[in-house]
Amino acid sequence: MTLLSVNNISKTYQKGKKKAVSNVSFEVNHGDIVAFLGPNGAGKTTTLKMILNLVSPDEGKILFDEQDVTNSNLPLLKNTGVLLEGSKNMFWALSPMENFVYWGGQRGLNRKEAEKKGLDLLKQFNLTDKKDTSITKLSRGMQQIVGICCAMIANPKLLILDEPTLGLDLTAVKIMIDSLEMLSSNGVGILVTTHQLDFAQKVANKILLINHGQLVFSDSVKDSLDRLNKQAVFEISLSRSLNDEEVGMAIAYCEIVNKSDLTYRLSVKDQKDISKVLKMLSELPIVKIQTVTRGLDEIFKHYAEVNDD
Ligand SMILES: Nc1ncnc2c1ncn2[C@@H]1O[C@H](COP(=O)(O)OP(=O)(O)OP(=O)(O)O)[C@@H](O)[C@H]1O
Repeated sequence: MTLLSVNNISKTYQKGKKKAVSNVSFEVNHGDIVAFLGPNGAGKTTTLKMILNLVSPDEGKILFDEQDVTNSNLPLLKNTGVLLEGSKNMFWALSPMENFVYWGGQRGLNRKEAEKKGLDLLKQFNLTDKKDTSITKLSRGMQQIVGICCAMIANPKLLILDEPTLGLDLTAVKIMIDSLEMLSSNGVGILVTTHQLDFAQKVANKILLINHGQLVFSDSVKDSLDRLNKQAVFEISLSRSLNDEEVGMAIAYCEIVNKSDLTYRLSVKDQKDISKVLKMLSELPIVKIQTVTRGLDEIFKHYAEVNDD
């Protein structure tokens, strides 16, 4: 069921200048983890700010639980946990627990409830011993974790996280993935921006890719990876370079990329030619061969970098 529906939103910061976000539409359903990807300056934060009404869209409509929240976002804010860039959703002079009590209170939790939930969250991230330390005295990664805990404090229906993995070590990222998966299995919708494609691939069920303010790709992670990996790709290392005749044969059936001196990547153009490709490979002076499983980075490269040409 649709939790958040973003319909054709656009934003230009200064009159006459290029649009920061142009006609972006997407949905976040209950239980979705949607990874919002794009190069620096693509328009991710602006889109999140429009959803939160921190920046008003020039055009378009935002629905939360089927209610129009484009210009009056109280229903959305009441039910949404937010982590903005740089953990701005906290009082830095206060401790994690004091922040939990404040932010929990804003979302209807009493002190006891907020303290209990806050302690549970800190425990998950192995940060209980910092519960009374002022945020300014925590490391960058710890601050980020406390910011994420503040966003999760009052059992939100929707969680909006802007680059939550920034500054986190691998253990903290793993704990966060587990926490997000648990929230998602409880029906929470999650919209998360990230530059870490391996994180996105692990945690998200949908991806959105924005470039130059426009949504250039939107699909389920599983379907897009299945489609991508239908095409067999081999990486071969040879004891000598391919000669012209061998290159001619290879390009008849494969897209070929020279990765380094003696290493080539061959992507089979048509799966029905696979036996011909295997025969051709068997006749080459191969030192090493491996099949390549492609990930979100290939999709990102295609839509984010190719479009920059
Ligand atoms: N307050 C602002 N005033 C004017 N222009 C802005 C403002 N905020 C963002 N922009 C411009 O809007 C465009 C989109 O920026 P935005 O911060 O939304 O990108 P982003 O995808 O979040 O980037 P990053 O990954 O670097 O955080 C950029 O060209 C940026 O320079």
